[in-house]
Amino acid sequence: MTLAPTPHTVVLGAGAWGTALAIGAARHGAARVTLWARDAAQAATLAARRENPRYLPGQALPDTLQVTSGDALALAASADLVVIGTPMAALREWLTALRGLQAPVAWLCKGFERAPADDQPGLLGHEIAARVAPALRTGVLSGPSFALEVARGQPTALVAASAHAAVRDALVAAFHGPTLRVYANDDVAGVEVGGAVKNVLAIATGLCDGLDLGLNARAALITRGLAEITRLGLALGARPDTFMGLSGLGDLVLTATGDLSRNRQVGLLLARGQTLEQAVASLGHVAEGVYSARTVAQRARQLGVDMPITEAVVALLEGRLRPAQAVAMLMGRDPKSEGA
Ligand SMILES: NC(=O)C1=CN([C@@H]2O[C@H](COP(=O)(O)OP(=O)(O)OC[C@H]3O[C@@H](n4cnc5c(N)ncnc54)[C@H](O)[C@@H]3O)[C@@H](O)[C@H]2O)C=CC1
Ligand SMILES: O=C(CO)COP(=O)(O)O
Repeated sequence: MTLAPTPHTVVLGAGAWGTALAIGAARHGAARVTLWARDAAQAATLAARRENPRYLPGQALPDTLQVTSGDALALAASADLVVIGTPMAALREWLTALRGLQAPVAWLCKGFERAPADDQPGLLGHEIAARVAPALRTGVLSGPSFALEVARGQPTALVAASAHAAVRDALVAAFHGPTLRVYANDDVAGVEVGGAVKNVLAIATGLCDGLDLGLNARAALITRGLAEITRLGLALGARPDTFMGLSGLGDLVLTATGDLSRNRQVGLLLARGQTLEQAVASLGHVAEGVYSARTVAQRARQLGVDMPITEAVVALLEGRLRPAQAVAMLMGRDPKSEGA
């Protein structure tokens, strides 16, 4: 693999994850790194205080990291690698805006778009890119990674997934360093399905732990959840081995068990009796599983894929089931063989 240097990396979106990865890349020093925030006041605060107090308090921005809220498209046009660090809901608008770029473009978001209607499925990032920016060379950076730990420089392993070797190489060159290992993978569908569906399953394990159902129950949810991820992924053209890797099993275990997960927190808060609106409002960060769950279930139904845990989460989020009813529903299913 050629590790070509990327002289200028631009990260669009200064939330927790965009900021953490910009810190990581700037610390690594293989490229000049610019973090773009859409809010001018936020950019001014970051530049003046050298930290992101709203999204990543207490984590210092390296001196070499530039922060701006200027013309994002002009900035992207000057970059050798553009990284979209927004929530999934903004990915389509950014890919559309960037569609004429020559430089590689990767996104960090994990999820499906919200389904526009019952008969119109929401899409994964690479499916959106194929529709709105087919000429763009794109990829996704995924894997088990809480923003806070990456910002602190704690050891982390990620996956750079793209059909284009140049995109994989650009991501590795920009981010791979002493505390951040970046593995390349060309199974974009597999990496994206793992990253999207684990968020839904983390809501389920948060609920499970919040209801004190026990460690056996949590292990069962994680394992049967991985079976759901794998079935959906295979139906969407992914390779099975991807689901045993960092963006599959790795990210599922992290998010389903780690209390830094916002999706897991949603489940814990729902179990304590909060409404979905209260739970989401108290996070202050995006919890993609809340928005992706319905699309995951919808895509699975259209493909004839059985996803009972996901269906239970959707019913809970939509208020059709109470937590205890969801448990009864999952436990009351007919016996089946494990591999089926
Ligand atoms: N926080 C984490 O540990 C990780 C997050 N991710 C994924 O990264 C994505 C972003 O997550 P976070 O940074 O944690 O979210 P966050 O809630 O901390 O921040 C989101 C940021 O996106 C900005 N934003 C929203 N719409 C925008 C738009 N149209 N244009 C530009 N900026 C916009 C917001 O102003 C905010 O700065 C999500 O899809 C998440 O699943 C992936 C791995 C780790
Ligand atoms: O994707 C993540 C870790 O890999 C972050 O998970 P949450 O969005 O649930 O916090």
